[in-house]
Amino acid sequence: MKETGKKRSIKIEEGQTFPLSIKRLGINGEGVGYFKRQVVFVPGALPGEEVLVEATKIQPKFAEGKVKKIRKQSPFRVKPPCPIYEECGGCQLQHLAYEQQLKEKRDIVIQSLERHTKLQLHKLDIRKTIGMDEPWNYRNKSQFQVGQQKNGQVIAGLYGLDSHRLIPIQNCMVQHDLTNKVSEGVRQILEDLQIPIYDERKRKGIVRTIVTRAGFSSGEVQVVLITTQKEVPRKKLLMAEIQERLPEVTSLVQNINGNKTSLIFGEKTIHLRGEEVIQETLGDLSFELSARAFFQLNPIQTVKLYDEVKEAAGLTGKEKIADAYCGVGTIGMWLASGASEVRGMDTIESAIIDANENARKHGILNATYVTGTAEHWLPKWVNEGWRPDVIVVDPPRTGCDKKLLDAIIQVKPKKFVYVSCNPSTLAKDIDYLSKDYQVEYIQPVDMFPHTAHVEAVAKLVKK
Ligand SMILES: C[S@@+](CC[C@H](N)C(=O)[O-])C[C@H]1O[C@@H](n2cnc3c(N)ncnc32)[C@H](O)[C@@H]1O
Repeated sequence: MKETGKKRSIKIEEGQTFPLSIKRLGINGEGVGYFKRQVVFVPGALPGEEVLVEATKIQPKFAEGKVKKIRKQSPFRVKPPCPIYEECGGCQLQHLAYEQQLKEKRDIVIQSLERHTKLQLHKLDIRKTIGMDEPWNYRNKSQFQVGQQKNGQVIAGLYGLDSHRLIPIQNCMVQHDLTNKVSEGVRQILEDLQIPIYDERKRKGIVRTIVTRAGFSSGEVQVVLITTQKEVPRKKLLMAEIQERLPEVTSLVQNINGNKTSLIFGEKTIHLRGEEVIQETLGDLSFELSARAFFQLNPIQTVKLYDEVKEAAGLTGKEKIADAYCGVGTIGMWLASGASEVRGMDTIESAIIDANENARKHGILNATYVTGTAEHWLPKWVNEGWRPDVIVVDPPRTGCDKKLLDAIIQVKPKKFVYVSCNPSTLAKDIDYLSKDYQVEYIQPVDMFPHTAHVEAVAKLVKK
């Protein structure tokens, strides 16, 4: 909830109640309005609504509030279909009609450009957000923490918004059915076999998290049980029960994390039963996913996103492409058949091993991937005389490193394709490049319906 601008002292007091007109959605899906020229963030309020707000938190540059009463309701407000929507906090926009979510996400991109660039927005081609026909059950992976109630009942779910209370989740509406079925099945088996569950406060017990990932195309499911130690009482029985009761589980893995940490995975991974990997396909490419391998969470929209990248790259077969922040190399492989050469880099060594292995397996001989930062490798390649014609970047939320942007300005590829998961850093990076590049268009793609997450593909061309 950041707001740029001059530092002002806030005149609102905690507990104060006041009327507010909601002007727009903020980047966390909250309603944003202004009271006495101070910005106020109100979770759950929608653009166009008139609400009575109680200030809950006062910060030097903004205030936060909660809705006491909606005086004028948005015509796009809907009843959230998920019964635990408000407690869970995993989704932020279920109370807004899906078509309107898509419009608001486009609007968030426009507002970021307004705030961080000097571009003439009326001249810019910012396209309609590409949504999903069926915007439910799209996530291929769930990571549910486990806990135990006093009566021995095992629960699995997510920690609630702003609290450390575990919210039981049995049928998450954005998770694929297979992950829901298997998480619930494993939870029941842990309860039936009285396997010791980890208690975070007492730092006692064994099973911490149930991770499930489904291959949409294969129907295979991998389960990773995250435990505090290798030994688990009745472990053989546990494996046998999972195999018998949940035949869709084709891969069973244990990961050990005995640390006091909010990170889910620990260092050590042990293969228990079935295959070590599950199979998944994106378009014509197939992937073997091991327990730790990064993979996009919404395979249906990933295909649309990558097709947009391909469209923006506009390849003729002759281009050299840099695939910066490449992960397991999926974007580069999507483009390789239309290019002369692809080089990619990522800081995670295991992702690069997977990327090179994936390219080899698909017989893609013109793509190579190296471990290290994009800001190190691109200038190095350029100094060695390798000048890409197209650069694709897909950075984390923090955006591109300035050294990388400087190297892009130096190389001046004809086309620069920016895949962004954060409109603010996208806008700031576009602004940095604006002397040398102009935006041809921006195409938002909805990767996570019902959440505040906004993804976009920007095509920039040399001036
Ligand atoms: C949004 S993911 C992109 C994943 C990939 N392009 C895909 O479509 O699956 C961002 C990636 O950037 C990597 N990363 C973070 N900082 C980096 C840096 N300075 N240089 C290169 N890669 C970096 C992360 O390891 C992560 O894989």
